[in-house]
Amino acid sequence: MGAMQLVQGQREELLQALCCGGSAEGLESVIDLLLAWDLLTWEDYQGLCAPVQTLSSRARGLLDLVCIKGESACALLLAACSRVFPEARKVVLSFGGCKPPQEEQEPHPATATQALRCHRSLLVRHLRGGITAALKALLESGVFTAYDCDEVQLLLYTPSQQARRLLDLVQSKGESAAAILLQHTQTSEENPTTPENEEHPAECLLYQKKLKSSLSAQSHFVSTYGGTGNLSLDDIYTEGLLEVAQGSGEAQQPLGLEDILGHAGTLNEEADTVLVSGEAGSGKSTLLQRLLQLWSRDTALQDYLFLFSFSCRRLSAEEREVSLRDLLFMHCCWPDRGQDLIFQYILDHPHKVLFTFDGVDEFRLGFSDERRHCCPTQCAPVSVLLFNLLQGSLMKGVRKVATSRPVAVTPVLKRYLRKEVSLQGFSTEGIDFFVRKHHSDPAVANRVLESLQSNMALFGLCHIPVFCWIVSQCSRELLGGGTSPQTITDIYLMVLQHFFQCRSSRRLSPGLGWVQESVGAVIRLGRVALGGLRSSCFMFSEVELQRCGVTEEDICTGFLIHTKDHSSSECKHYEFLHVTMQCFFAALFIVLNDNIGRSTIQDLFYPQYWQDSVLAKVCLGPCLSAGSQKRDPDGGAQEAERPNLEITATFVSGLLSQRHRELLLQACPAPTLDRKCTQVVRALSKGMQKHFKSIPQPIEGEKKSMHAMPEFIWLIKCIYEMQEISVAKDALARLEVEHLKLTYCNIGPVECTALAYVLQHLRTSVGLQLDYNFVGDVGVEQLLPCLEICHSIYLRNNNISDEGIRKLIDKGIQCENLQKIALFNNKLTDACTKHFAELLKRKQHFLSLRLGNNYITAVGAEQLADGLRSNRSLQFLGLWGNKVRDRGAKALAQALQESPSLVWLSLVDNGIGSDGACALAELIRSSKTLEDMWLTKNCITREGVEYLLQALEKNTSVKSIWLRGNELSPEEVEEVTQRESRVVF
Ligand SMILES: Nc1ncnc2c1ncn2[C@@H]1O[C@H](COP(=O)(O)OP(=O)(O)OP(=O)(O)O)[C@@H](O)[C@H]1O
Repeated sequence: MGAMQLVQGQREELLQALCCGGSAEGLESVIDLLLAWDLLTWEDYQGLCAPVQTLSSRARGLLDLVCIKGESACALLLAACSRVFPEARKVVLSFGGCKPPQEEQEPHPATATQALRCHRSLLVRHLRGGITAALKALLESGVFTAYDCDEVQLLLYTPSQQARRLLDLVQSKGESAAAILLQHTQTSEENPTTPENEEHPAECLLYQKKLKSSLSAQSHFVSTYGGTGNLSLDDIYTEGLLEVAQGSGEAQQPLGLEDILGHAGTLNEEADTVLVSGEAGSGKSTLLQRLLQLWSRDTALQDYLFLFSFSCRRLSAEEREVSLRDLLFMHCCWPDRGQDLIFQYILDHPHKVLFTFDGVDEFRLGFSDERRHCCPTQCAPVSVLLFNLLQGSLMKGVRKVATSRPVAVTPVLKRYLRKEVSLQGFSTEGIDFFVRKHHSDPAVANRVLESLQSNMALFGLCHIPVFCWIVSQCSRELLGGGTSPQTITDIYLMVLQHFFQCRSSRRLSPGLGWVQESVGAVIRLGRVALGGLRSSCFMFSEVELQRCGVTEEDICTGFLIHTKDHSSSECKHYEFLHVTMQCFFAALFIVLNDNIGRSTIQDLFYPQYWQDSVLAKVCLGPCLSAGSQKRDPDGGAQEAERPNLEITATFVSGLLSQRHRELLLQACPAPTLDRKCTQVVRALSKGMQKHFKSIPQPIEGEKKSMHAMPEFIWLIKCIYEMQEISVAKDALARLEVEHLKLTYCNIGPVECTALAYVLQHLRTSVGLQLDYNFVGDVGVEQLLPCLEICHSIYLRNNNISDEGIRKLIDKGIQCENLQKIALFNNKLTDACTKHFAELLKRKQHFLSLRLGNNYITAVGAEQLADGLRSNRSLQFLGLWGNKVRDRGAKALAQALQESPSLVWLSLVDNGIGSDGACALAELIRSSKTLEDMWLTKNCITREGVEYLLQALEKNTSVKSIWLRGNELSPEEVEEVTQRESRVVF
């Protein structure tokens, strides 16, 4: 196919790749090359860069222009794209082998301006790290004016764009300007400045000292331990599981704290914001706190001279318009002297500064990029400053680390992210470590851990640090011999009892009587909690609390803690120990308050009704100040509230469970509880039906499949909290699908427990697709109860190890329906293959096993072969990206020779050479069913291919053997392709 046909045929894909992620970098890098290769004239270039155009219209313009210029121009465009696009973007495109022009290898520009053009890509890369120095050189030599410098350094440009502006301006000024720039780049290459050796003014160092001591003090205690003990962050900090957020296409590697700012997982080099996302209570704030602490002690992030940390909760209480300078100095730390100098230093050295923003999801207004604000000294509403900082319009080059719950990470925000890392709470070892740190008495720690091990649902919950904290905190109740908690509501009821009994100034009655005696305080705190959630308000002034009737004694229960660093007013402020605790009190208020009407629960379960809801008026009206109720006219606040309202609804479902009936009857009459319970059950059922109705009818020949929306998991969790089998059965009664797709849904062990509880009641078997979640070994164990109903289970990329597989297979062997398992990209080693062998021996109707991108070697392949030898049904076997090598390939090939069913075999990228190919040739020779064999990216030579070719002569079933990326010369590839069309390169 000609280059022009390729460009025209892939127009849509090329446009997407050129504008990927909304960044102009891809397109501009391609243009750099096309300029260097003389495909684009200066006029063409200026036409494509006209400032009024959008990114996509520029990309379209480029494609049109290239097509007009003809076949060879299209070939150069493809060559440029192939050079610029990252591998992940290239896989969907074909470049037809187009190559750059020959002379590009050794360009000999005759003049300095020509040199700027020929080496444009290289110069952009070089200059983007040293714009200031280059401008200084040009200014000193009189080539540039101060105006030129300002034009280049417009804050709106990314560093690469600034470099391109600079090159364009120099180019327009002629030969001597170009010569000076080239001279400068040459000297700066020979004598790179080492930023480490930079001298900082004394004022800056003094300010840094003050900043460090203030951060060190702030980060010493974890907020939840503020009033309940004297454990410091050092005592209790436990490493969480941190990974590059999924979707980056890279193999998942665990990250350390400092990797957050490292290169791993970078998607957009031009952006400055790294986002740490994680569910409620997964430890995001604590992680940031640890980063600040380490910086303040000179043990991490020492490349940064200043670190400014912000809580979005505090920022959103700021009602005045402020400048960036106020934000830094007034909200973080005031410099005792040299304010102007320090601020100028910050502006001049953005790479020396780090900002952290905790809880972007708590900001009242959802992230928006509508209002641009670039000026560091001009005042603006805090939201505008924050959003522009995150985008990089303000203080470009300053690195930012922000945290957020995943739901608030909107596509608009994603466009500005350098990378996203996800925090998944504690690992199993982390739970052990945390519990032992929490309990100084090892005997108690052992008993708590034993109790967790004996209750897998609770153990699953403890992967979320905030639940682990509560469980550890309430060890007395946990070990007291009552029923062990199963649900999140159980855990929070436990902490409610614990706090009321331990911290109340009165001695409360033993037994259930504590509820009756505490109900007044619960309602008062609940009113504040719900009012706050409704308006994204998480801090309450003393006056507001008093207006809601909260007493000193209520505060002493310990659920509210003093907000220490709230600087905007003199008045004392309080917040709930954790936002999930605020949700729990809001739920208690909804359940226990007799005056709550029907619409309140409706509002809670049907989010579309939230605006103008009765709930807001009932709870808030009289209590919170106007400022706290400030709302976004476009409904942005509604989005911000959703996650917490969903948690509240989950608690409401749990509280209305029959299991807690006896407890709640102490505080609320039975008819009220009955009425609310019926209403919640109806709402859950309706919510589910809404999902099922949205399932499209299958296209002929395809399975009926449902791709769950995020709300589906939430509804499932609500049903689980109720712990009523009839509700679960009823909710699924009308679900008729063959395939349930739950990929990228942030499913961890907690969600697995709920899913299994509900899905086991499906009436017909399904394929359960859970790829790209955080299931882990504990999640696998939680899923077992619903394995019976699965004909296929897909668990790609889920951090599962051999231990999880052992349990999965033990159960899977007994499950009649199960026919397919996919485990691509987990942590499987040779220790798991004997279990698969057993499964293959025992299940003679098993169809598909996919184990790609794990750590299986020849030893594992041999074990697997043992099972394959006696299996009569397997059709698909995928081992892509393991390391079975020749020995493993031989074992597999021999075992499969007798297979009456094998259709598809993948051994891509397995280090297989010609010996392995020889054995696989025997398989081809004897198989009557095999259609596709994938051997791409191995080390098979022409000799090995010869075995395969000869075997193919004897085989009629095989349709293709894929051999790209083996050790053949282009001539050999050509010759083999001519000889056998079923061999594909
Ligand atoms: N790494 C950790 N080590 C020890 N304890 C932790 C850790 N992470 C969290 N915790 C415990 O869990 C509690 C809640 O964690 P944190 O507030 O950091 O969660 P979060 O993800 O910021 O929650 P949210 O999204 O609801 O604001 C902490 O107060 C602390 O008790």
